[in-house]
Amino acid sequence: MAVYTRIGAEDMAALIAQFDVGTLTSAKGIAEGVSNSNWLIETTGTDGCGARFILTVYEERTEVEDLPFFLGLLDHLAAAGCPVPRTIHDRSGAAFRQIEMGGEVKSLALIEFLPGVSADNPTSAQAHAVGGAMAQIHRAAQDFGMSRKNGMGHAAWRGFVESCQGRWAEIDPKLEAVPGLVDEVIADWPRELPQSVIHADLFPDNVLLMGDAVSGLIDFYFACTEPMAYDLAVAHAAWSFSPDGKRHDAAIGRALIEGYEAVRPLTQIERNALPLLAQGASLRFLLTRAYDWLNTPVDALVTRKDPCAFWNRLAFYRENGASVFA
Ligand SMILES: Nc1ncnc2c1ncn2[C@@H]1O[C@H](COP(=O)(O)OP(=O)(O)OP(=O)(O)O)[C@@H](O)[C@H]1O
Ligand SMILES: N[C@@H](CCO)C(=O)O
Repeated sequence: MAVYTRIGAEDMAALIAQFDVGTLTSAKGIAEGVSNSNWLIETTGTDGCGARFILTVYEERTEVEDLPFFLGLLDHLAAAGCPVPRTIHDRSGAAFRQIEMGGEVKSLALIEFLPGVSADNPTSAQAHAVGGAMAQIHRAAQDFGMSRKNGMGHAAWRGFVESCQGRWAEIDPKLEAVPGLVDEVIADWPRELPQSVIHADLFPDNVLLMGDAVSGLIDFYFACTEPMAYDLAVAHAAWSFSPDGKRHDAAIGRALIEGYEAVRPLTQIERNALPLLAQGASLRFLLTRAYDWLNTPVDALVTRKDPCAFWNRLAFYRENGASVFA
């Protein structure tokens, strides 16, 4: 359940009146997502025909200083024709507002609602479309004027390793090998790969689909400036395995890469780097999940995600990476 902030009906109506979107008719909290509070907002629309939006109140994990980057990126990509939601600016032209709630100042933004549903069991045709949409954002972001450091990059990995020190066995004893593997992957990390702004978390729950077509890429709150091939490696790890990471679906992985290359062909250097980047992607999600596993109370409302599902992917890429990406 992800509505951490309460907004009363009158306050919500007054808030929505700050935007030129018609009058509020309903506001429903959205259960999906864990980081921020989200509502599906319905209004009369400016033409009286009704309109839908997503209202996001940013909670602790999203830094206010990053909002101009995240929201500016959405506007830049949408203007370039990418399937991402636009930010609805308020009557003063601001992309986000700050309001006081229960003694705390919180930031919020109103975002275009996009139709579609996330795939629980993606098909190859859907993976192909997602690869293409990812390549489209990489190309379109080349002339986005802002950059952002990856908050989930190597320095963060080392921080997670340190904070899990001595506690791996509480999750699974085999994870005691993780610190050594982090050192290995960082030491071999390729330095000269072409960069752009990447999504960095393009899992199936962050893609809206209508049939086989991508209708929306959402949740850009990990977006950062990194090698484009790393984004593809993240998506490969996220899309082409069973949720527990035990079964790899080679056809889905191939379709994702083929869809990507139909829009932006990889260089040979990028292709050669994929086996290592995919190990890095597996470590990134293993580490954040391990940290959350050890630091989320068992009775919390948020369901903890299994770190071992990414240990299984890591083991797969270490053994088969060269042939999978050949
Ligand atoms: N622009 C949009 N159009 C339609 N639905 C959306 C849009 N943005 C978000 N949603 C819906 O809201 C849900 C939660 O959004 P989102 O994943 O961004 O939340 P979050 O708490 O920031 O995410 P997470 O915890 O996964 O990082 C999505 O699963 C989707 O159903
Ligand atoms: N997509 C991530 C959560 C958000 O970073 C995971 O499945 O672990």
